Amino acid sequence: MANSSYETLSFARLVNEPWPSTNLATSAAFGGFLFLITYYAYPTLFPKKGAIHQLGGISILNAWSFFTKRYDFLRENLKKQAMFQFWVLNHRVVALSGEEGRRVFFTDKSLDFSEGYKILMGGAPRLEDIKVKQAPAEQEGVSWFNKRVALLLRKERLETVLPSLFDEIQVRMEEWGKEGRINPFENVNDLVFQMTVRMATCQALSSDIPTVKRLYTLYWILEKSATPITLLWPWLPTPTKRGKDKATKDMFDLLDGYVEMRRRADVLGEDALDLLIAEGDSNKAIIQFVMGVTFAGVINTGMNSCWLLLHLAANPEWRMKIHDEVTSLMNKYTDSNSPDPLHKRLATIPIPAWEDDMPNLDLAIRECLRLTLSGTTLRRNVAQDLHVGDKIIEKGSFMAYSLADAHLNPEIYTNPDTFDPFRFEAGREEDKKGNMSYLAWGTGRHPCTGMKVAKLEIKMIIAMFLAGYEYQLVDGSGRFPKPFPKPNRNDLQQVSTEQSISTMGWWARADCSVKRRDR
Ligand code: HEM
Repeated sequence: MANSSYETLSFARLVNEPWPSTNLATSAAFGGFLFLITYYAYPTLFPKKGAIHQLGGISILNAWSFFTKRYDFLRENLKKQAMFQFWVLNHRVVALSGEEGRRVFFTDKSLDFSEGYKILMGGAPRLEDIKVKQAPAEQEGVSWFNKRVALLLRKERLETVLPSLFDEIQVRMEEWGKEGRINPFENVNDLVFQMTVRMATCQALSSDIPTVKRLYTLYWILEKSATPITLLWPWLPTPTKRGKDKATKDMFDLLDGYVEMRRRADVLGEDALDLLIAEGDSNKAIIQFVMGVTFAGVINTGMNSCWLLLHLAANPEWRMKIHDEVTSLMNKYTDSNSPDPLHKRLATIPIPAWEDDMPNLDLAIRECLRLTLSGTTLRRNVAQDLHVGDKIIEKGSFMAYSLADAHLNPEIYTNPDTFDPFRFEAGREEDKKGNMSYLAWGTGRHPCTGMKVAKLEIKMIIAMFLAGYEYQLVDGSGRFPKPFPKPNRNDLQQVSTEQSISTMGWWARADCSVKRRDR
């Protein structure tokens, strides 16, 4: 009772007695300060209507995980909620999943493709980093780039380039010897790089193998320079950043020399540099384009060629089907008694046959890409606040969508970790379950414009490999690797050096023991 009257009294005093104005102001300021601190430190306590779940924990650690273990980071958090946001320094990043999420991500006009990759991906060199003035704005955009890609992929041009592409693959494969062991993530990547240089520059450069190898070294310096530190603080003069700038400059100078050489040629031909010169493009624009094609193409084409060889080694039925398909095309288009070597015979198969008459290889590539492509696609919302379900993605936010959300989703693909190209055949067509369930070539506003050439290159490599070699997959002790190796999905660059193969690129070592067939 006494307590109660004391409380009543105190309360009455609180209500009735005037507060000294200074105390009031101080308390209000202090209260406001506390509120602001709590509001910004624990925004989850004050959810706004349409607010996206804010990831707890220390924000720099979240950002660090996003750069170092991106696949695990997104997958673990997206298991708990379909959408969440976190901060990469002052950039808000929204990770999203599900059918509605990917529909907005791939189709909404507010989302900018280049902005997303520029800040959160790194890797590809930028000429302004080495104080070379960028090409004019109209020669920077994706649509300018895509027009130039289309120019290189004309059927007549591909037909002209095909024989020299095969000649160069042959030269590089000769380096393996008649019998031995190769590491696909080095040796097959070499082939893809070689082909990319042939497709995107000129024969004078691509046939100069030591220079191509030098370019390849520069390329890997640039790929590996996308470390969390260089991405988070790109202005920091770290050794990696200095190495990146030097490699960019060296690559620029090397390519510039070849562009100049082609400018001095009496007649321009079908080489990529010639076509771009004929279009009136500046050296800077041409070099930017060549670098763009290299960085867009090499990693994906390379890793899928490697993985496909591994899957075919583990799936004799598909290996046989594809081997037969290649042989029957050679028999159809070339003389089977011809003394010509394999690569010359393959070079006479016309482009439409490569594109349309290899249904089994097409299915196997489709399945290999589904299994391998679990990387993160990026965008930035540059226009206005965006609604996804009942959530609002604020203007300025970055967005991240992991392809694994569709490709490794057991509700779409039965046993998603198993290589099973039959899943795309009539009657099953698992990729048609739901919308946008197959994303390996992109979709919506930014489908891959290099698909045609990437597929052709993978097919050429598989044909040369299956028809030219007997091969087995072997582990460190020479036996078929058990369990079958898994990709390290956190490895953004698919590092392919021998030293890192078991630590970064792969859980287990997987070489190919190869023996050249008598021809
Ligand atoms: C196996 C090889 C390849 C795969 C799996 C692949 C996959 C993809 C994917 C998934 C996208 C969409 C990315 C997104 O939405 O964020 C894309 C876009 C793109 N790819 Fe490829 N790609 C490959 C090879 C190439 C090559 C060789 C080139 C260059 C010649 C290339 C040029 C492009 C371009 C320019 C875009 C953006 C198109 C646009 O925004 O309009 N790709 N690719």
